[in-house]
Amino acid sequence: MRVKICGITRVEDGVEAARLGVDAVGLVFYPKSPRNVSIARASAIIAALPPFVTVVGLFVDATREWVDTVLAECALDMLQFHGDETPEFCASFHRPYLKAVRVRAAADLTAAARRYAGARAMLADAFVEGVHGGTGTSFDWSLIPQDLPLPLILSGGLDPDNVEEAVRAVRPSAVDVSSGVESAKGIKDAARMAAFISGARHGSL
Ligand SMILES: O=C(O)c1ccccc1N[C@@H]1O[C@H](COP(=O)(O)O)[C@@H](O)[C@H]1O
Repeated sequence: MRVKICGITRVEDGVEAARLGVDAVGLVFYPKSPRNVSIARASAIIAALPPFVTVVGLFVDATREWVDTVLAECALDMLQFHGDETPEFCASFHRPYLKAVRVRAAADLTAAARRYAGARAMLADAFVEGVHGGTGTSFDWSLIPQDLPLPLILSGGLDPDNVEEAVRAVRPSAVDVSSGVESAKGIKDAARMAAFISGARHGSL
């Protein structure tokens, strides 16, 4: 079971997540998010990470120029798109990408997996009106189809208390969490990160 911790805003949180064995960290380049990081902050976090931790850059309806600028300055391994980006836009940076879908019905993921066939995985998140993600809200996991043509990353309101059950129920390729391992917006809690990673791995046994 792969685990991504998203919305890292402090060097020490990135280092701790890596020490705890996380597979990927997410950096939010979306000014409306409380977890938004500057290029300078992102570069400092990336520089402090050990090898083999995947760095994912998260964008919401960003301009091409902004994504290109971040890519030129920050060593991102993967992109994560949370807005209304087209498949062509997502693919045009020639990096592996994840496409987030805010799930309201089973058909949402099926349709998105067909539309974004070039994505590395679909990321299933909760639908909250007017907010693109990072809400700490979960959704009905039974809406996730069993036969998706792309790997599934489960997110949305996961936390140390529900991740083991979520992994057992959904059997995703990976889980992604932001709010559920925080002590305050953008501030990760080491004990919660450890419990989350442990729960995710137990659930997959
Ligand atoms: O983390 C954010 O602030 C954020 C902002 C805009 C879009 C997505 C965002 N985060 C992603 O949202 C999901 C769910 O987060 P949570 O665990 O429910 O807080 C997750 O994939 C984050 O990467």
